[in-house]
Amino acid sequence: MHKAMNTQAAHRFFYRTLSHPHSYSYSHSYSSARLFNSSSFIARAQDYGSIDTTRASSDTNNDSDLNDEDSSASVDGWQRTIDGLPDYTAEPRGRARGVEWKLRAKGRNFVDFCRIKVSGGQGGDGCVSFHREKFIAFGQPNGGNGGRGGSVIFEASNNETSLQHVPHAAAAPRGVHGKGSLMHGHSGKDLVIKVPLGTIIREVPSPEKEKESLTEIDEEYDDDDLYHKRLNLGETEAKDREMSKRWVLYPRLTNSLTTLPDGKINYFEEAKAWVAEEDRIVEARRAAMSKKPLVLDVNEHTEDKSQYMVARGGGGGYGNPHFLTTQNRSPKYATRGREGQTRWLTLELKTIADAGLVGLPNAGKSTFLQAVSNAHPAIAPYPFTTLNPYIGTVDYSDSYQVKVADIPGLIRGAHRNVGLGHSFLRHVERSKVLVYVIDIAAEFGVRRQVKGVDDWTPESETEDIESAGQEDALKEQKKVQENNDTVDSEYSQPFEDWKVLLDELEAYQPGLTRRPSMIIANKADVTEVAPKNLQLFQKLAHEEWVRRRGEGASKHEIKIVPVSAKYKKNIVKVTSILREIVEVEKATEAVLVKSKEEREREEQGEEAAFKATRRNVLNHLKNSDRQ
Ligand SMILES: Nc1nc2c(ncn2[C@@H]2O[C@H](COP(=O)(O)OP(=O)(O)OP(=O)(O)O)[C@@H](O)[C@H]2O)c(=O)[nH]1
Ligand SMILES: [Mg+2]
Repeated sequence: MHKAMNTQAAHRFFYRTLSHPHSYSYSHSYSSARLFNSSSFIARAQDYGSIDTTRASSDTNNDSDLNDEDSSASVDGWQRTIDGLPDYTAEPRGRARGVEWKLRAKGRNFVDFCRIKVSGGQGGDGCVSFHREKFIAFGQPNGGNGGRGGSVIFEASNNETSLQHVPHAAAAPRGVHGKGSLMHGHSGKDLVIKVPLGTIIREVPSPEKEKESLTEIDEEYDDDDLYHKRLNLGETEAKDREMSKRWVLYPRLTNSLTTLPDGKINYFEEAKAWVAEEDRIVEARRAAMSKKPLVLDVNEHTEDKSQYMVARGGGGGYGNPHFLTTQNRSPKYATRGREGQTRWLTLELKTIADAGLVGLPNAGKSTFLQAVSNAHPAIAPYPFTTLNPYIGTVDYSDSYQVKVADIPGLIRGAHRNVGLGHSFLRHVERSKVLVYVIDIAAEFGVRRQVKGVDDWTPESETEDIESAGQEDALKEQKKVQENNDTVDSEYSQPFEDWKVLLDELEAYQPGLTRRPSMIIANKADVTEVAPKNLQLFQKLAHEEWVRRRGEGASKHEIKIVPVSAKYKKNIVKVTSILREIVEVEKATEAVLVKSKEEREREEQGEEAAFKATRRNVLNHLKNSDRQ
């Protein structure tokens, strides 16, 4: 049925594409059904250009009754724009994947968010064995215990910068079974996964748990009786099966356990009670441990190579000597190993830096980073050159260091996933200082404002930036210069750009713009426009800052430093101001951390005192009972 549905869907897709005025044509020989089934393939193929989205002439549009669907109809769950490309802005569901596609299309291998299933290994089974030797026909039991299953461990690593190497599922190996002659099994090896500093690990519900509400039928299956009935098992068989989940029995033992001669004690029942009690304790301990979902923050205070166990391996089973008593001299059973812990986790990498560079595409962020640090990011005169965050270290003469993060350019509407979206803003989230990089020579918006071009939208701006080649941009710039006479004297493009940045940051995380900040007015070497722009920008920016931050802001005026990153002019001034702000921030943070630690210690002290009192009371009660 599933197959039939897919074929139907494929036909629908095929007809839709045929009847659509902007039909797709495939430049290879995959069947349409195959293409439809593999939506991710379509995406990738389109990104790499193996699918032509060329416009077919409208006379191919001969199937008019099938053409009643809107041009933005959803194909494989995506809204399409008029050009047949996925419209990433259309619906929230597509957003995350949309960004992923865009980045993958440009050969990105930096990963800052992933989901992983971790499972500890199962314990090895205990062994049922007896000593046998010449002249010793009935030796003592000598089955070894099983080894503990391996655990999954996350290790904080200074050398990792991406979550690229974190797998989707990680299962540690199981413990080795015990053997005869009291040979205990080896424990499974722990699985160590390295995660970069800055990773936040959160436990999430398993997919099965999420679906639990629709599982009336599954509940039936959970019912053991029903399960066995469906398997057509007899009662004894079902019992045996159940028992074999927990017990390793000596061959041909099953029947003799149920039919004991009169007067004989069933030691197996006794052993079962012991194990059940132990199981109960283990379950209770596990439940107590997993009461709160796991949240780990591998931050800058974490030491390199510190380890966190995220999925514990199951304990090994007991060999038959474990059940040896003065009465029961030949226990013919051993237990199986316990199951390992399983967890679903999400890993989110928030790069740790002292300062984060925020700016529109092409503002010169990467050029600035190159000018101040030892980093060599890609620099080019087109937007979205930088696709991954890039960290550079600014070295001062007294070996003080400041880490600066360069992130992809933000544009208006990034919170609606325009451009590269704004998911990468998680990388400035942890920066202590925000450094806005503004192109002080920018004049693009001037013409629009003056002539009152009404059809301008954030989307059209994106398209402009994305599709227009460099030549177009230059032409535009020329026109702007020609029209400079008509410029409104109170309009400042750099100021508008800065407001876009502030709005986008606020849309991403309210309150983010309240961080200590400074502005770099880059490209100050373009002397035709920069000085005039700078003057106006300084005035408007200050007013805006006071407006946004309230009256107190005038005291902490935002610093605006004109620089030329390309020609390395006025760089020292920026780095010294940056250092001042970072130092103040670090000192404040240190005080806060210290007071938090003290508070925690006090709380722990109180708790310890409470526990001690309780212990004393219990002891007292016990003693008075005895008397
Ligand atoms: N004249 C001049 N040009 C500059 C200056 N700084 C950067 N540029 C130019 O601006 C263009 C863009 O520079 P990038 O550093 O790649 O800009 P970006 O902000 O990193 O851009 P994205 O990575 O796309 O967000 C390049 O052609 C640089 O040469 C400057 O101070 N003066
Ligand atoms: Mg860049």
